Amino acid sequence: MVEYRPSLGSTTQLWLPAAAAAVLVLVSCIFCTVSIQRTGNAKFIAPFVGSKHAWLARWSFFYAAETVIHEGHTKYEGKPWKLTGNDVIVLPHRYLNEIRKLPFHQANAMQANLDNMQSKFTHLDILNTTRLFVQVLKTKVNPQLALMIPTVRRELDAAFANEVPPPSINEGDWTSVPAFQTIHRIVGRVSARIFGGQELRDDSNWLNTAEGYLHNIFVTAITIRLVPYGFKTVASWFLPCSWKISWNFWKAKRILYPYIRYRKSIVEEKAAEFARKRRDEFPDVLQYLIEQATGRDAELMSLASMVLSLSLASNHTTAMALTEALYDLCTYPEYQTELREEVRSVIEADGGWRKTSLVKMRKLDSFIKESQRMRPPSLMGYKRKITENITLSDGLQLPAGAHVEFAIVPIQQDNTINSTEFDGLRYYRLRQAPSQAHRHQFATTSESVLHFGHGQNSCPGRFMASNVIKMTLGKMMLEYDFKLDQFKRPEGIHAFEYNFPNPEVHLLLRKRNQMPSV
Ligand code: HEM
Repeated sequence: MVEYRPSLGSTTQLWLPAAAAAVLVLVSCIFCTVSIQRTGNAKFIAPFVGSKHAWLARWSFFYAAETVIHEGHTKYEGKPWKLTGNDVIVLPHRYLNEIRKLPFHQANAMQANLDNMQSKFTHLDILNTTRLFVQVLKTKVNPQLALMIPTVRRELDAAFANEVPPPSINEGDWTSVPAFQTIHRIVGRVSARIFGGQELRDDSNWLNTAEGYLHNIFVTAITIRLVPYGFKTVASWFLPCSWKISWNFWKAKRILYPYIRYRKSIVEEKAAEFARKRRDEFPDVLQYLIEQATGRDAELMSLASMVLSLSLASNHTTAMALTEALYDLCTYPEYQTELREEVRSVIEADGGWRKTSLVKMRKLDSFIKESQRMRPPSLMGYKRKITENITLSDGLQLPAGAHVEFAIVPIQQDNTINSTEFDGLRYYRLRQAPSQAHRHQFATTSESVLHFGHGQNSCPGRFMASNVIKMTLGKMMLEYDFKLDQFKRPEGIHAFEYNFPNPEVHLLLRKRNQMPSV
């Protein structure tokens, strides 16, 4: 009898192709590593801070970015230095203005931020193919922030009703919720309404998909940054969070495509109705994207990517700033009475929340700005990809392909009096000085306050973020007593230059008795 054997071939036959494939992968990895080493940053001569071995330097930067940045900033004051091998050239503050004045085609902010987020492996490259979503924020959203305020107000009420359940018997009057997670959900709901309308806001599938996408992008970007250049592709094949990005994207498209198709089909016949409604209520960003898009931007894939990318740019950053400000309000409760009184008196005088009310809340604005100074989302910033050889005014040559950044936190601290002290009314007092009333606001950028960038590519969503943060904190102060489940200021989580609010802390909320009539 002939025994059946599956035709897998002999052991030698199996090993040969496997070995050949392994050699091929190794050779291409080495080739990539060597070719990358000869371009961009590698051509620029500057001292390395941290280990000479790039991968060791990446690990130490991953764990102790603050120490590494402090070392570079103090040791090479006024001179360029390199971070994590050849990954980043850190330029001293005095070059900021010159870099700021370079045109986009010479110093590309988006490309630098995408490189930082490892866009090839996080599938974000599409963002560098269009500027439409930036234009829409600047020309359609920002001029209509006043119209957006009643919408945000309503969405916040609904989001709190959903995310803050009534207290259980065990908790007495207090309801305990995970702080960062709850704030994230609240911000996610508000921005889903602003970006995609009521249908997206009410779609829990969308809220979960957008949240999952964001989480997986960050985890993948941070993990891949640790891997040497030539091995990143291979590493990404083995990372579940990287596969999940594609899954999240696929799900997002399934949710958005029918919805965008429907919107496109009615956009012309309903033009008059939309225009009329628009006088009373902020429509949504998707509507503007559809109306403004031409050519490839008008394809379903591009429109869906833009909506998802806006959630990426907006939700995490806003939720982080809001959570940190909340942690500070609980850590320094002495500010609560004064800020609560400011919010109460302004909205009583204005008869409700108005755009002008938010402008008048100068103490609250100052507190949020101080919180951002002390707990910035990123220690490094003003990232630019230099796309052609450039010689700066003092002769410094930046080669094409260089990736430059600035140590934005030490720069701000150098320009702040008593910089280690938390002073919630620091910026409020600065604004009292003659001709300073419009400066030093949370959303104001300057040459030494760079958390939103500065100049032509500064964050176009910062005004919206400022409003959402103020309205959420204002609502909380008027309607709730709140405290943390711990006395110490919660320590954040650090990974590379990023700081994330502590996700373990619980917030305890209790309804206040006297509700103002707003
Ligand atoms: C506290 C919250 C936020 C922080 C800290 C923040 C921070 C930043 C930073 C640092 C940049 C890069 C600036 C540069 O490269 O010079 C940026 C760009 C950007 N942000 Fe924000 N952001 C926030 C909220 C938002 C929101 C709410 C939106 C959307 C509504 C948004 C949309 C964008 C976009 C589209 C860009 C790219 C701008 C361009 O390429 O010209 N951001 N943001």
